[in-house]
Amino acid sequence: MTEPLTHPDPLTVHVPLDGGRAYDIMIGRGLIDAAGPHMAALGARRAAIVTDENVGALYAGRLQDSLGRSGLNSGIVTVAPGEGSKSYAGYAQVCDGLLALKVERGDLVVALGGGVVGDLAGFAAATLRRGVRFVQVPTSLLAQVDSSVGGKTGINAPLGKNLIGAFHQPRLVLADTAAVDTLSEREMRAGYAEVAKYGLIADPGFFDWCEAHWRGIFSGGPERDAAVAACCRAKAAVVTRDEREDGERALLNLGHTFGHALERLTGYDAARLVHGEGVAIGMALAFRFSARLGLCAGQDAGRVANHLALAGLPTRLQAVPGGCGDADAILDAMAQDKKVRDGALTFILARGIGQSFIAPGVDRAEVAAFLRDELASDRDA
Ligand SMILES: NC(=O)c1ccc[n+]([C@@H]2O[C@H](COP(=O)([O-])OP(=O)(O)OC[C@H]3O[C@@H](n4cnc5c(N)ncnc54)[C@H](O)[C@@H]3O)[C@@H](O)[C@H]2O)c1
Ligand SMILES: O=C(O)C(=O)C[C@@H](O)[C@H](O)[C@H](O)COP(=O)(O)O
Ligand SMILES: [Zn+2]
Repeated sequence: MTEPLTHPDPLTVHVPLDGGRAYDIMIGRGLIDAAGPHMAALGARRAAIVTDENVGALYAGRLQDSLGRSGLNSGIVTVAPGEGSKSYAGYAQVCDGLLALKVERGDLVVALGGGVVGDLAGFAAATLRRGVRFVQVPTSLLAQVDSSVGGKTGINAPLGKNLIGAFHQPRLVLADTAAVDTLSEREMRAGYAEVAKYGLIADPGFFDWCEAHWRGIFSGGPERDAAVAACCRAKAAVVTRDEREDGERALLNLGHTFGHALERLTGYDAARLVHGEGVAIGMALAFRFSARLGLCAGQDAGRVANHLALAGLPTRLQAVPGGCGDADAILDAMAQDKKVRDGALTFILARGIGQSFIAPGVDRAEVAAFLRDELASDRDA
């Protein structure tokens, strides 16, 4: 990366979508306390904050104070923390809560929290009164580098991850990188998996930089703001070219075909596996599968797994607490992937670090044999 690491003012990444759907992502320390004027500039007079119990206790009062200073009245809907809230029941709770607050079409729904709150509040906003504007105030590393940008909103179904949802772009993203200071070490690591993903997809220089600077991202040095900005720039560029995943946006799914299956097989239970951990295992598998197919060097697959492991992330199926079933169970779960076409799996594979590509029509038998060998080698490891 060539940009300076420190910035006196928030960095802004613009997402230049057509049709009135363009928006800014502002990145910097202290943006929650400074949120009021930015949201007031959207022309709303009232806001409804959706948050979870952990984040709400830490930041909802400060956000409400800031909005109040800019003349915005706000109410709060609070859900339980964790993936379990991204469910039919969680969706009903948020919609009913927003309706109880009498949220109108001219109001703003504000998602204050990690990716769970962002996806859930965004989906509620997409559907409440057939569409209310929403703002993302992401507080986890994962939400700042990935989920708050791009407009994928939704909930999980018992049969699979994010199977119910809508594209609904936020009007503004305010990523207060100081808020990440209170994140647990485990959730920091999980978010870091999505950071590394951007290097692995298409930017080998960024992956080199991550290998050298990942500790600064965790500790809250200037590297954190730089990494959030780099990921948001990369995601914004892809989303601008392919908003609804007709093509290249699928690259952002690197590691997710495996990862989402593991999340389903562990019952969306954060005590066992969180999204970023599933993605880390999935990316390591995608690279090892690519190497097995002769597409990429085994050295690259090793380098990916080593770096993720150094950052404290799992890279093998055996690392899933309580196990994840056999190859057939994993294949069955992957059959619900949204990239499936005519019943055939699509994977994001790699020719090397930063050289990922979309591979449709992957042979089920090849995947099954790979998974069986992975499970067997895990047992020996
Ligand atoms: N829409 C997208 O494009 C997209 C992209 C990536 C991931 N996702 C989704 O995002 C979700 C994962 O998001 P996540 O990793 O942020 O999980 P999360 O929202 O569950 O947050 C992780 C945990 O950290 C807590 N937390 C969040 N911010 C905190 C802070 N500043 N201080 C202290 N605690 C804090 C939360 O309460 C929660 O317990 C998954 O559902 C995944 O599918 C969506
Ligand atoms: O924004 C995207 O596109 C992504 O794929 C980003 C992923 O990190 C994210 O987990 C997303 O929710 C997965 O999308 P899905 O369509 O596979 O549910
Ligand atoms: Zn993801």
